[in-house]
Amino acid sequence: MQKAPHTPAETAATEFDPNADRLREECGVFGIFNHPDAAAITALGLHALQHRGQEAAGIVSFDGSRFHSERRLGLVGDAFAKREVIDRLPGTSAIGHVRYSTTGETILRNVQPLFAELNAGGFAIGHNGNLTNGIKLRRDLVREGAMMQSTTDTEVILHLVARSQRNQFVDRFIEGLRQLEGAYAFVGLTNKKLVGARDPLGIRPLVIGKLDGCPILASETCALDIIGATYVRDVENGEVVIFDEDGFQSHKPFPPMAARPCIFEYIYFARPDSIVGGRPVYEVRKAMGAQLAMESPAAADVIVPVPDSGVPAALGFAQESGIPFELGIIRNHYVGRTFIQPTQAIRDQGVRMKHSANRAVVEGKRIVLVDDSIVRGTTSRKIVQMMRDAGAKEVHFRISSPPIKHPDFYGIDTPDADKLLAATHDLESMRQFIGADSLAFLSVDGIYRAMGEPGRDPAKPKYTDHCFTGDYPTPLTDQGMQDPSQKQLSLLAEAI
Ligand SMILES: O=P(O)(O)OC[C@H]1O[C@H](OP(=O)(O)OP(=O)(O)O)[C@H](O)[C@@H]1O
Ligand SMILES: NC(=O)CC[C@H](N)C(=O)O
Ligand SMILES: [Mg+2]
Repeated sequence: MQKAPHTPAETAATEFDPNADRLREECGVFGIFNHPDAAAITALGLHALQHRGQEAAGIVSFDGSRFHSERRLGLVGDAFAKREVIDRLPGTSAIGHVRYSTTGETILRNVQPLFAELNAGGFAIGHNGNLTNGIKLRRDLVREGAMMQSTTDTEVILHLVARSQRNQFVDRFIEGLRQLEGAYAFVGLTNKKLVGARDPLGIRPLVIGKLDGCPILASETCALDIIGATYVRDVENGEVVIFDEDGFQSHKPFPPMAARPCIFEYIYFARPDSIVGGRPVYEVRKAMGAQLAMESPAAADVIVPVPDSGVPAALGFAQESGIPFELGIIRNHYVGRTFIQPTQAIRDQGVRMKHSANRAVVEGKRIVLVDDSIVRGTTSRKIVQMMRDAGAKEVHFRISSPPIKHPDFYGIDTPDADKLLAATHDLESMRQFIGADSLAFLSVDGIYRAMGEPGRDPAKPKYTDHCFTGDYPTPLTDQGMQDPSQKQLSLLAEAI
């Protein structure tokens, strides 16, 4: 879903953002129960999940009688590096969140974890994903008198839990979950419990870990590795897990259905050192590159990855094709997303601020550029030109995923369909647009083969792959709303 421009500062940042054409990250969640350093460990876990969202970060802790909340716009390191901030988060249980917004602006009141006072006590929640009926639920709740404090889809779960007439917290939470459509990996904290939940299809990831005998929940295993925690297992699709003084409970409140995790976690989002659904992301990306080399080989002298996320696929392509792998593009790691460039001419140089040609590798060579995805295609177009300017003789582009033809509504911030290059161009016109000598994408079956399947079974696809196939696995209730005013989330215009 394309975000509306936010505050004036955010609007300017987006307008001049050299990365504005890419897929946006999602969110990351973390939680720990019964550990003396709960907040500090949560900050470290969030630091490892920073790639999932850079807009904002927050931690809520519980000290046995009160909850404590610190939420900031910006990066985890900027918000939580100082001892005094961690000292303001006392207690032995905590949850945390890094945000890239999908519903609701980048403003402080939308920074998670969200917290609410319920009649049974406090409840904090962090959400990765996006509800496809969040706007409808919100409208219904507001009609019934709910006073919304944020503009995120996430807040509706707090209201649904608050309104439930059930006695036990877990029953109230489950009653709330039953009303949600779309994607969610939740971590929640009450005065007694650490709670986790994945939507019935398990679209977004969530794992259970353990540190010094204390349970942990995290979006990815890289958040366990940073603190020396061990991986226990994934939270299953449609599973609700509860950790408290009495131990562990697992609930399966939904009719059983086959999991359909999001394929994009493997292609692009997850960190390559994470194990997602039992598979090392790095190995999967290499397998996608190798599959691509089998499907669409190219006669060339060097294989050049588009850093960072294209690197493992390019390695796989190089190993399969036997063509040498070389770093023909060097990435500058100090380009901020919000770097504001004053003129259109300088803005057009955007990609060069991030990527530079390594002439020594490229000059006079036939090169194959390998990247994981094309969104609007502007980055790829500039990189092809950069390679030609650096003296490349031929530039072939290979993409280790199929063309992205359909927008995402499950936690990835993709542009609207009319801005997706593959939604408006066929293969040849895409090739012409990016200016490559040849262009090829991995097939949909090829993605499944890289995942160890014989191909995509259209009757029972194993992954959420709507970006390529248009097969959305949940209802898209909010998309059906005809009147755009019904999508307005707040009347208040506010600064950061
Ligand atoms: O359609 P395009 O404009 O070519 O955009 C697609 C690019 O965006 C993503 O990379 P990102 O900018 O996230 O960089 P990273 O690989 O360093 O994470 C993706 O991996 C492609 O490289
Ligand atoms: N990217 C995400 O997972 C976003 C979570 C939630 N929908 C929000 O906008 O805050
Ligand atoms: Mg990339």
